[in-house]
Amino acid sequence: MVLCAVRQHLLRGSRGAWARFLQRQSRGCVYSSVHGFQQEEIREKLQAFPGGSIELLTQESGLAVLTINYPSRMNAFSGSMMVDLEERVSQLEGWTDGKGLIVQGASGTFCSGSDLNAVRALSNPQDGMKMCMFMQNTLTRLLRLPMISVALVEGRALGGGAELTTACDFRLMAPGSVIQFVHKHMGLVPGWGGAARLVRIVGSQNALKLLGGAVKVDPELALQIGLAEEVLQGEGAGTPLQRAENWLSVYTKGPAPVIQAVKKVVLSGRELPLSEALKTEKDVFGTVWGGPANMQALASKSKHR
Ligand SMILES: CCCC(=O)SCCNC(=O)CCNC(=O)[C@H](O)C(C)(C)COP(=O)(O)OP(=O)(O)OC[C@H]1O[C@@H](n2cnc3c(N)ncnc32)[C@H](O)[C@@H]1OP(=O)(O)O
Repeated sequence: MVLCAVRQHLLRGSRGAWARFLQRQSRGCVYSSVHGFQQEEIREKLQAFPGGSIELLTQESGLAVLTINYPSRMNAFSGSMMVDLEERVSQLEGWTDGKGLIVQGASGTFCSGSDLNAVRALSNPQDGMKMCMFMQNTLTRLLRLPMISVALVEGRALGGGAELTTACDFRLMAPGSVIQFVHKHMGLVPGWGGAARLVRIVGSQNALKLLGGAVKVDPELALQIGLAEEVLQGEGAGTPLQRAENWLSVYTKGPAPVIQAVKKVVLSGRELPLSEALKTEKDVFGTVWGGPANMQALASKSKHR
């Protein structure tokens, strides 16, 4: 009883703490009206460039699969797909049973970046920056989802597609696949947050090489510099998606509140100054301490031999 009351108290505190964490991180977004960003205005502009879709499949197991689906354009992002992605991320934010997410492209290739037809039509710097803010907000929220995310890279991840892979916690690559920040060849730099995230994943030296050289990163190089976690080898061991699901299931085994808490403490450690991360960790700890999984483990006197 006492433990339950304490837990309720901590839970209330924790909800506040998590809300505070998100508030500090602008509710998971980087830009708001304070920065002159009008979400509805840019949504309307983006919707004027239709084509393709972003599909979300949630499973009872707590795993979801997000598919970038525009095969006739090598899964390039049309304007309406950018809006779709934002809506799917909102759905995932409200999915209380979620533990893991796989982001993939349809028809055996990941994503060839932004749709060059839309890019041409939005080529003035103001519109370009608004699109950029919209995508940065969405990809930041994707990375901050309280579930463990994996980009399953088959075929090519180019430009914005390469940036999208960095908005996941892990990258798994199929043999023969390529991640390439082709921006320099387009007279650009990443704008969807891909450079900032890449530096954190592979370090600034490697990031400089990948962006400066528009290097074609194959699975071997990706493993070597820590961009990819694993190469999904093995004919006959299921489809790449099944192999990615198997890989992820090792880390998502267990009750949703515990897996979500794992992601939250790592996320706050990654994003906050140490003293703030420690406070958030204490608050998240309060949500699982004395919780059902904790009580069950104590009752079963589980050993970890
Ligand atoms: C901040 C964001 C920055 C960015 O993302 S900028 C965009 C970066 N991406 C690119 O420049 C990719 C350009 N595309 C390519 O290099 C090649 O199409 C690619 C992906 C290597 C595939 O080459 P192939 O296998 O030879 O196939 P293909 O060229 O015939 O392409 C098949 C159809 O897909 C289309 N496509 C591919 N990437 C696209 C894109 N990003 N935007 C719009 N359409 C795109 C391509 O035009 C072709 O269509 P169609 O059959 O000619 O009607």
